Amino acid sequence: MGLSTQDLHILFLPFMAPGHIIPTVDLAKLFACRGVKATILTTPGNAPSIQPSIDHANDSCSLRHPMALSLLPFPAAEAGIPPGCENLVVTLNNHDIQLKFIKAMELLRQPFARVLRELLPDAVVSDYLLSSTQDVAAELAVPRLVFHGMSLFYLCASHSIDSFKVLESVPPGGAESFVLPSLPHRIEMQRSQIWDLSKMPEMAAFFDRCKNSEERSYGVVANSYYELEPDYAEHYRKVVGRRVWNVGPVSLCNRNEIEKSRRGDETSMDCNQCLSWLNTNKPGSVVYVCFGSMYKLPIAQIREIALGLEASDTPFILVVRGVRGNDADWLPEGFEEEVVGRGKGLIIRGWAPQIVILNHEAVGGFVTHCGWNSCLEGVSAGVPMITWPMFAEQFFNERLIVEVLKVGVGVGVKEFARAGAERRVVAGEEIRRAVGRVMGGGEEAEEMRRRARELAEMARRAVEEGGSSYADVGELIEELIERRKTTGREWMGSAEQV
Ligand SMILES: O=c1ccn([C@@H]2O[C@H](COP(=O)(O)OP(=O)(O)O[C@H]3O[C@H](CO)[C@@H](O)[C@H](O)[C@H]3O)[C@@H](O)[C@H]2O)c(=O)[nH]1
Repeated sequence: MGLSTQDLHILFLPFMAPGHIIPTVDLAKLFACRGVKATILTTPGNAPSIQPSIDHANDSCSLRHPMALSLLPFPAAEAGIPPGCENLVVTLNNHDIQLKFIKAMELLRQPFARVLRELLPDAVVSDYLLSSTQDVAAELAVPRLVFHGMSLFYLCASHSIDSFKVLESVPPGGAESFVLPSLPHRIEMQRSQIWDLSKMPEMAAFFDRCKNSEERSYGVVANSYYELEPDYAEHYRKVVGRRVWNVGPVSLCNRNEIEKSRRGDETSMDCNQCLSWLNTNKPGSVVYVCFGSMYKLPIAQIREIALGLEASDTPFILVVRGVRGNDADWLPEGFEEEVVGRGKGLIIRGWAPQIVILNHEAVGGFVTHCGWNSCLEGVSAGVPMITWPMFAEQFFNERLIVEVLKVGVGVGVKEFARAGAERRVVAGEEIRRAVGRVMGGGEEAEEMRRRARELAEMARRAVEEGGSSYADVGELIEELIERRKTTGREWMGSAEQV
């Protein structure tokens, strides 16, 4: 049978949170650029943040097959969730709703089975956190690939912790350190940097189901590139034992300014205004401060950041979300007139065009919470980082950035605290010191900048024709075409009802 890429249909299902939706849309685009029919599946409440990206991608000439969006009903009532809570971001301050949200993810099983039967895809790429998609796909004999929007370093570290039962011998919450066994580098962590799930049995059971479903999956698609973490790419394959295709950094599929600036959401500040301000600054002089899509800085912390930035005498862009009132109500006295008013800094209230900013030549440093997308976007732009992990797997990413890749310095945070939880306020002086180390002219900073530029160049080459990520996408496509030739799609009609 003369099958080609154009005959292949892949369904992409992201977990409902911006840090997962954004890279999944990029991933789908990557396959559409290669000629695969890519359909993104989401719920009605999340569609408005995805549809514009699909429209821009379809309007640009980079796609060889238009992308499509398909909807699944969100099982709010069955899960006991109030209407309008279709994204993890709106559940952050309420643990009870979060648990119900997880239940809703599992209740997607029935509608997902219906869509799968209706669309007859050749494969499903679904988020690691959507374990029920594995059961449905297996019952319908559709290969399910897990999309890991996390570093291979973290995946290996997490496997090390589990298989050596490391946490059983270290009391939760404490500052006690331990070395992660059998990893390619000597990595030391503190117990306080790791999420303590011992008092959250439902959450722990949820993650166990995710792990178990990954083990049963067809393989893993990772948002990383081989050259970034080669030791961990090998370790993941050989020691953890997964089939993995490293296809990142997926954000590099956004080529033109509109695609870059409209990624994820409507930006709160006109992109041109942001670029005009950046144009007034010297190359490498600006520090960009942003903590991803979930975390909202408390006012006490914003004040300390403002004080630290002012003391560092570094031009900055600071992104804040969810702060009410005039800027003067939550900034240190005089800051607005003295610093912002005189053009020494820009405050973005809401959503920033992150990859446009990071790739501007004026930007020379990135204060980040170490979400994996932000880390990769910083690396792809060749910008050294000031690491300030908060929750999830971010403390692991910090180790990779600071100790393995050596393209960042830590601000000094040691305690994991969930996204909506209270945490220690980092003092302005600590921030000034860390910013100074990265933005300064010393040998340490020069060396970080050199390495960051090198990694960015490797990232660019990885996604271009002939590069490692480009090849991995091609290999996966070829494999799915071969599979389709041998299995066909006829089984679908007779598949058992799920
Ligand atoms: O103003 C903003 C804020 C964020 N972003 C984008 O939003 C994404 C944020 O992703 P990430 O940096 O990974 O942070 P989170 O949103 O916090 O991501 C969650 O999901 C990630 C992927 O699983 C994990 O690595 C993180 O720990 C977890 O917090 C990135 O693509 C950013 O470019 C913007 O474009 N503008």
